[in-house]
Amino acid sequence: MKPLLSRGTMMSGGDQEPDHYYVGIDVGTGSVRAALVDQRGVLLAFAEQPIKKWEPQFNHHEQSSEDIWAACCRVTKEIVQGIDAHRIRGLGFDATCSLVVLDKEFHPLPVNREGDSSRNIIMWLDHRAVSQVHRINETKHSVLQYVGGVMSVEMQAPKLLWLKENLREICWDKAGHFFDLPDFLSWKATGVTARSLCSLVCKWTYSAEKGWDDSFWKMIGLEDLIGDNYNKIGNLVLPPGASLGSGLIPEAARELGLPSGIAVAASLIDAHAGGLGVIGADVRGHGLTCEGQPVTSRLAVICGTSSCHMGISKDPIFVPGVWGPYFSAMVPGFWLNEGGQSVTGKLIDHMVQSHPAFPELQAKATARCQSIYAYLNSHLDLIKKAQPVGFLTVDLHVWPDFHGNRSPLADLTLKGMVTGLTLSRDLDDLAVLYLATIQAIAFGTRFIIETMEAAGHSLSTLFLCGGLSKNPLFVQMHADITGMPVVLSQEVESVLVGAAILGACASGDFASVQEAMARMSKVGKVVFPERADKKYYDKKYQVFLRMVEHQKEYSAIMNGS
Ligand SMILES: Nc1ncnc2c1ncn2[C@@H]1O[C@H](COP(=O)(O)OP(=O)(O)O)[C@@H](O)[C@H]1O
Ligand SMILES: O=C(CO)[C@H](O)[C@H](O)COP(=O)(O)O
Repeated sequence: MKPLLSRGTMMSGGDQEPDHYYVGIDVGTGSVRAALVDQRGVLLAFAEQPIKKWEPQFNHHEQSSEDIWAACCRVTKEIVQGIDAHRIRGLGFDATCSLVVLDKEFHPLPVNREGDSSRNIIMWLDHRAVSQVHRINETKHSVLQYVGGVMSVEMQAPKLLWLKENLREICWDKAGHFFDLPDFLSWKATGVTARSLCSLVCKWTYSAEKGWDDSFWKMIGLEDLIGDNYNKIGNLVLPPGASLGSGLIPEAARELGLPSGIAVAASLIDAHAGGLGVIGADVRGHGLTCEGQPVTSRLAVICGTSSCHMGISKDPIFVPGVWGPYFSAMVPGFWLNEGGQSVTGKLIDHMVQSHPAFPELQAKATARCQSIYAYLNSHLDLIKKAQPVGFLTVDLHVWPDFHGNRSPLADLTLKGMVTGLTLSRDLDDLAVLYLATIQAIAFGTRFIIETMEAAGHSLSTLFLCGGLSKNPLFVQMHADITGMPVVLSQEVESVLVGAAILGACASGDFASVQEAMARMSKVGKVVFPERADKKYYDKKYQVFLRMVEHQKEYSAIMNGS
């Protein structure tokens, strides 16, 4: 493991060096990252460690809570080396919304038929509970109104039902605690089993105003969870950023290499932490229309393995096929709608890695000491000649739902499509397919934005973060295809700034999440849309929308008598 950023505490502009630091820990799908962040939101140190993933069968994705905790400890120890521990005031976690299963003594339980208890996490992208989610949606229970009208197979209720129906003896009957991964981490750090309002509202059907709805759990056949006042799934619910118990317990402090007793915050799901890390920045002086508009005109798009589109509003907005409205699940006092694409970074990687020219790409990128993405971007620049790079895909179109559609169609049966294939196997072909895939993801974002706007949102500016925001082509395509400026943060690792904001709030250094957001998130770069190319992208968008209609027609033909 290597530190990816240099450590330094000099502040620009002759300002005094800030003396309060916070630790943010971000557990993504592929890796755990930690950062030491000061009260201005500047990253002083960063470390990253990959985590294990298992796919024992198609659509089953599992992880290990012990492996993830060990990775959290490793990266945290690394970022605080040589730092005056007294300056560290708070710790915040964010993580993917995966389901962690523990027994009554808090030991891992298997979520697989092999009985392997080290694999005790059903990952967010696991689609094993298809039959369960269909039955849940057939109930038409009123809680479904608050998840876009249709529950996703990626949420926790169908996964819990799957465990009850498939792993009764080795898992369900022995289970004492079902945690969302972000809440598991805060429990490990503090011994407090309180759940974050963010995870329970977004993935477990909890209402910030009314709490749990017994009738839902009874109707879907999980009435056993109601017992003992919902002890297995959470009965103490705290807003993200609230301080937990007496702070960091000695055992976790030793493991993480942090001072015992520092404040630990109620956590956030990773996309929501990214939202906090970017959405509240002061945009004055960048020529953005959102400067004179309320914060509700900003859409945070967190792009990693998946992409999540986070829009907030003062009043609840019901957007068909878009998760929410969720009250106070990201920014306190605001309703949140969360659009999403289940695979984006994972799709780009899949398309690139499965192409026959991938070994050649790897060899050439390595020879130039470049990432494969940087190599592909420069290769596209070479082959585009005088035309804009986006025009290379005039006859190559992709529909990106290789893992179903999360938003706005909320249809997990949809599949990926590519039209315009030839017999070519060379690097040019790979590069253009990579471009068409990135464009398809950006068209998916445009589709989500248009659906949110039709339901009442008024959006003018995108705030992008996550691994894909490091790719200039991905960013420019999002600007060109949505027609909106894209704001990138000063700190590339904005999700970690979001996690650190939680730690800063828990420490009491800021009076509110809003105050911490305004002080700690900063605009870095703004990418404006290339207006001259609008006509071309409007035409490609028409093709994009037709593709899914055609897919539905094919399916109707094949399923007809
Ligand atoms: N330097 C980079 N340039 C371009 N794309 C990148 C870069 N680093 C990561 N990515 C893309 O970002 C994705 C991972 O994003 P990340 O935020 O790390 O994911 P997660 O949080 O899901 O673990 C990868 O699938 C890859 O497509
Ligand atoms: O459902 C989600 C957020 O609500 C995310 O898609 C999930 O947490 C995975 O995030 P990432 O793609 O960054 O690993």
